[in-house]
Amino acid sequence: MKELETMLELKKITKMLGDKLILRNITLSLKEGETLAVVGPNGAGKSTFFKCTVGLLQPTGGEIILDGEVVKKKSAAIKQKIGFLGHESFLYNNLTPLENLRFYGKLYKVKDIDRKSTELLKEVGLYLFRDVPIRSFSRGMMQRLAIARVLLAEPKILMLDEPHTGLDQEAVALLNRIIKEKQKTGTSILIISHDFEQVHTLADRVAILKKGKIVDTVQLNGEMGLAEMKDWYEKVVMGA
Ligand SMILES: Nc1ncnc2c1ncn2[C@@H]1O[C@H](COP(=O)(O)OP(=O)(O)OP(=O)(O)O)[C@@H](O)[C@H]1O
Repeated sequence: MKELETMLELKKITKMLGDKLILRNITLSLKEGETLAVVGPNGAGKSTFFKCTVGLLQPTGGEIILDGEVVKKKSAAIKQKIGFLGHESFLYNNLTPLENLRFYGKLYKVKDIDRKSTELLKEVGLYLFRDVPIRSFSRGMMQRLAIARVLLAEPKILMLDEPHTGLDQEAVALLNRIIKEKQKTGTSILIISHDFEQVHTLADRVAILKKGKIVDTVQLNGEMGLAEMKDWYEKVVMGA
């Protein structure tokens, strides 16, 4: 069998914020087609880790290699290959869903923007609202549009920071369906989450971040049950 390629590699990443060491020597890799979830207690450094990985923050030390290329902050390589969904939506309130997608489509040099935008708006259930300025949208509707924006450029890697937060049951199911479709096409996915149920449903491997360090990882492979995964987490977080 062909060895799967490493899509993303973090080598000894550290991050200082002020005089605090927030990330300590993080070494982690994400393979082609793999879904990795990073979980951990509040304040462990998950969002900081996410921002460093997607290029919103420059790590203090270490190296990030994406699809064979060393990543620099805000490098064009990241923008093209990673679709990331963070806490900010990066959407424009005065624009409609269609206008927002066109804007990003141009920025990312997407081909056939109008057709793709229309398809995506249908997929996330916003087609009827395609010409309404989004300022009046609910949080869940914004998140749906943010998901469509992320998918527009057909990224090789998806990075999702707490993607299920604020979504209703229907939108959670929709997001999971989209993630599972992307998994089938070989997209690599990194999810930061507090939601064990979603992590268990979606991830192949889970890593625990505690006090800025990856303290343990486990392979789920459909063999570890949810309760067993929670036990593992509790043991590692209380014990380590
Ligand atoms: N700009 C900053 N300057 C100094 N410290 C910061 C800054 N931003 C975050 N921190 C600290 O970094 C640590 C990690 O924060 P981070 O938001 O990455 O954690 P998290 O694991 O995402 O937490 P949560 O689960 O609560 O979202 C926290 O102790 C926080 O107080």
